[in-house]
Amino acid sequence: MHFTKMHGLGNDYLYVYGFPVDPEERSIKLSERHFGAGSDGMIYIMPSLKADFEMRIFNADGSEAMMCGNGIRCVGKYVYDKGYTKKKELDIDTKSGIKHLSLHTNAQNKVDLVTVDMGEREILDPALEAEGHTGTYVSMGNPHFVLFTEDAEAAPVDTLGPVLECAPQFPDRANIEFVQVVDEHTLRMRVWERGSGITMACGTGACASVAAAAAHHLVPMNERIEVKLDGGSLYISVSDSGAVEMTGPAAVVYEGETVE
Ligand SMILES: N[C@H](CCC[C@H](N)C(=O)O)C(=O)O
Repeated sequence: MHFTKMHGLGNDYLYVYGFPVDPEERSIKLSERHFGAGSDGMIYIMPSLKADFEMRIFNADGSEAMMCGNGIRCVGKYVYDKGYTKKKELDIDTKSGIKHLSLHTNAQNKVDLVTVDMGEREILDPALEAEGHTGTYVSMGNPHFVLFTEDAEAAPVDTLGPVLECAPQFPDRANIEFVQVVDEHTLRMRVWERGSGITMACGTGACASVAAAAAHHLVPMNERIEVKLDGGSLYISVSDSGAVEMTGPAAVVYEGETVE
């Protein structure tokens, strides 16, 4: 099977055009960083009758997610750079609905930056208690539990993250974000992702973090907020109606071929 290794700020996936009979097992096997190709999961791109393309994402543990912010930016780069489309305004069908992409290209006419209309955030609970911690429960199509902290660098991401991921309050588990408000236009965020563990960046998690911060009046609505992740920065705004827009990079690392 041919795949393209891509990443959004180090949140890396294997991208395949088509869809296999065994997506869960394949993601578990190929995401493994020693016995496999190594990635945070796999993303499949397919033709669509409802949009320009369809994408489906599987985490490293084989679970399918409703949406992937870093992943959808790479999907935009994949289909444009590989010539599946000449359009720079694209609609991608995902498990959480159709998202609109605006592709930005460099001097070589390769996509380097993508703006995504992520749809509306949903604040499921502004103050939910789980495992003794109170956080903001947010949906970006996928579930997020956002904890605010004075020092994100000191946050217990690797110990508290997996406990909260599987807390009983989250019937489908959850992505866990640890967020420090640097100033009213800047957040620092570290993440424990559902089904993948600590990642270098989480697009939907960054959106959920800005949505939670805006809901608690820690950052302004309708203005661009920088979210500093381990792998770099995303730029996100949340409107008064809850519509979320995200801008960030997309990159190719290598083309690969599995032996079976
Ligand atoms: N782990 C997430 C899916 C990947 C989301 C993240 N990588 C992003 O960029 O949004 C979940 O199970 O909901």
